[in-house]
Amino acid sequence: MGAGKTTIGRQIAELLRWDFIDSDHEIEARTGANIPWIFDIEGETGFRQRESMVIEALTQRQHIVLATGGGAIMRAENRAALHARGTVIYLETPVERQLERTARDQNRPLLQTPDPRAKLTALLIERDPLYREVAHYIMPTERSSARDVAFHILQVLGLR
Ligand SMILES: Nc1ncnc2c1ncn2[C@@H]1O[C@H](COP(=O)(O)OP(=O)(O)OP(=O)(O)O)[C@@H](O)[C@H]1O
Ligand SMILES: O=C(O)C1=C[C@@H](O)[C@@H](O)[C@H](O)C1
Ligand SMILES: [Mg+2]
Repeated sequence: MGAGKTTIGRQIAELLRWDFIDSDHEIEARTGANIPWIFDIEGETGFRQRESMVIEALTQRQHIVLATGGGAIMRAENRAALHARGTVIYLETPVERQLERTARDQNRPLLQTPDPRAKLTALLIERDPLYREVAHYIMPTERSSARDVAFHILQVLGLR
């Protein structure tokens, strides 16, 4: 959360003139409800089921940039679909930056806790090995603007 998947993904898609799709937005559009509402009514398990269905469908498409939700990595079926069908980039971001970038936003149910720092730290410990396992490239986002990270990714992929 707050790594820049949505921001950087959209910029890469614009530069390539590919479609940009954010799996969180796609889930909201298909469900007709926002993410906090889905978490409230169906719990995280219900949200994860919707997320897997959307990732299964979107990873069949070509020439798109797909930004996933930060927790998509938790399911083996998502990891397999993303790695086999796409080029996966892990936007590596320290918790301090995540806290700054998510501070003003109420739309992330997992961060609606008295101690978001502890939550983000626990999630990073759990997820970082999985991000590394699935990623084809690892890109630090701490010291560069979203725009510069987008350009750097295109260079690394040989697309610019
Ligand atoms: N490299 C960067 N430097 C500074 N700010 C950034 C950078 N990348 C993203 N941001 C800012 O951080 C905020 C969160 O970014 P964004 O919503 O793209 O993250 P995300 O990875 O999609 O998060 P989530 O998993 O919650 O969907 C945005 O306001 C964005 O402009
Ligand atoms: O890190 C997570 O588990 C999440 C990140 C968001 O993108 C959303 O997918 C949702 O809020 C869960
Ligand atoms: Mg996002």
